[in-house]
Amino acid sequence: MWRRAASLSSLIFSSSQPLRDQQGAYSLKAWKFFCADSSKGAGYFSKEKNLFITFVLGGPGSGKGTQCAKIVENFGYTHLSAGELLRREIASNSEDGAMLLDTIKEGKIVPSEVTVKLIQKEMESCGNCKFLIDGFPRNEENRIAFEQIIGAEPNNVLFFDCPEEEMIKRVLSRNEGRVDDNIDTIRKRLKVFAASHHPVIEHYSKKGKLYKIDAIGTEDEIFERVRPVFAACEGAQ
Ligand SMILES: Nc1ncnc2c1ncn2[C@@H]1O[C@H](COP(=O)(O)OP(=O)(O)O)[C@@H](O)[C@H]1O
Ligand SMILES: O=c1ccn([C@@H]2O[C@H](COP(=O)(O)OP(=O)(O)O)[C@@H](O)[C@H]2O)c(=O)[nH]1
Ligand SMILES: [Mg+2]
Repeated sequence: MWRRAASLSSLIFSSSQPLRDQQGAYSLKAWKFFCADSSKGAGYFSKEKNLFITFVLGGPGSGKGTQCAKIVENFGYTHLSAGELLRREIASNSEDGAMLLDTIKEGKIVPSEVTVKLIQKEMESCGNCKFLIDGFPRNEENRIAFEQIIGAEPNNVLFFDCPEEEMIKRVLSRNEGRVDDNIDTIRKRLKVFAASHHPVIEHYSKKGKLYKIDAIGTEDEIFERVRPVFAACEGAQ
């Protein structure tokens, strides 16, 4: 079942799912308790209850990174962009660099273990327990690898729902010098996205963790659709 985030003033949760905000609030309360208790202790990372994880999903150019920056600013999460971690790995001349660059240029998905290990390294070295994981998992294999290697599931999943033509327009005007921001790669990426994201979305939808956000509008308008998801977790509503 979708959780469609609606406009600013109304309740974002469908009336058939009234418990979600309560569950989110309880989860974060538990997180605060465990973080306060052991955030500096050895092995804190392996204690699943310490983590409060949101996966931020959506097609290329749907606005994931843009909205993550706003969530960080307003709610103090640590933002981990899987694509950014891969680009950093390429720039560091790692032995996987050539394979990663080729995969990204082709718009394909990097082997799960590589991406999950990069995410894990960042999570382990970060004092924060609240993570936005942006652009991951991109397929079921990614999802399963994360849950096995990290030993945790996301608390929430945001899905930015954006029409293809809008995604193409945004990517082509992104202007960040990315090797994949060209029409050939974007077309390939959209095919990969269409073929691989549904099972992930369905999985979290069935678990009642999915928030589907309409990604059309100004950046601020979209953030007002996102804000209540996090405000509910903070118990601020
Ligand atoms: N709501 C929006 N309306 C128009 N352009 C946007 C919007 N949100 C983001 N953008 C722009 O679209 C491009 C892609 O956004 P980005 O956040 O990088 O998307 P993603 O991480 O999903 O690929 C960026 O140039 C960004 O400034
Ligand atoms: O978990 C991930 C995240 C990214 N990528 C690769 O990195 C590219 C860029 O991803 P990013 O999330 O930065 O792109 P965005 O969706 O933000 O445009 C993707 O097309 C993939 O080739 C990947 O293989 N696995
Ligand atoms: Mg991005």
